[in-house]
Amino acid sequence: MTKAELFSQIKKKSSFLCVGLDADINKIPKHLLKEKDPIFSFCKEIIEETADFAVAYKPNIAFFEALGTEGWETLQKVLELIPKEIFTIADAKRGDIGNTSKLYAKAFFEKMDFDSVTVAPYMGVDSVTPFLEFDEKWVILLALTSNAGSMDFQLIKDEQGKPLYQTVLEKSQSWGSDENMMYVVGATRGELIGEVRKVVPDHFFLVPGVGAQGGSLSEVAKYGMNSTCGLLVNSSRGIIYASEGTDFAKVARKESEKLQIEMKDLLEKYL
Ligand SMILES: O=c1ccn([C@@H]2O[C@H](COP(=O)(O)O)[C@@H](O)[C@H]2O)c(=O)[nH]1
Repeated sequence: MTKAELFSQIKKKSSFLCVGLDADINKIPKHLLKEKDPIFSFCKEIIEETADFAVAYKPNIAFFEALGTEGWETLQKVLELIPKEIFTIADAKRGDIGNTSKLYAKAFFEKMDFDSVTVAPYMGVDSVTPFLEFDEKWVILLALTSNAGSMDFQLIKDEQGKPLYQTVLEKSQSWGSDENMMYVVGATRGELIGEVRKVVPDHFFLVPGVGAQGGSLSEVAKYGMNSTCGLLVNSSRGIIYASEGTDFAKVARKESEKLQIEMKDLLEKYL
């Protein structure tokens, strides 16, 4: 998918919502466990009920690969369910020496037809560029993550006082462009989102951390929105586990609609 197509979906749906498919066999409603493929049935109902409000889906690969071969098959079936106009993110956090990264890229972009994959920047240029060699596919590079441990490395300052995440942003801009690279920026980072935006004014951010992690959607928009929106805000548990009952998909619909309504207002305010 191109950046223009993504922006067009955002405008059409008045939404920059990414629904996270963190489909945990131990958390899905119990009545689904009698199904042949409970994770597939769960994701199917979630997608059917939230697709009106979502511009992206982000299956977190861990939840599927933890189930072994069957999990990979389920992931493929789930991916095929997602309407073509909706952006797909393989949240796999890959990255290795060049020839290995090349095969990770093939796995997510050729064997499976994801639009994007999350990649860790720690191993540098040759670990990231193999993912950038595919037309209309995206790398989403970890920059400033939402977790507490992000302080261990990402916020460490060099002698000039520049934090490491900023070096990642600056250096990686020569690897790709705002047409094939996005950055992960946690919603829990408040004003720092504005600092990231100063370094990369035109790139999209994938922003996890609203909902279960407590990040503020209005702060994300205030500090992060740009002229093409520039934001895909993810919520996983806050939507998909909002109810444990047989009404889980309907409740997920309500939760995603609530976020979409807030997003509509924010788009009107800042775009
Ligand atoms: O910095 C990061 C990067 C990735 N994630 C992932 O996003 C979702 C968040 O789930 P919630 O239930 O909405 O908290 C999950 O898949 C994480 O692995 C992140 O949280 N922070």
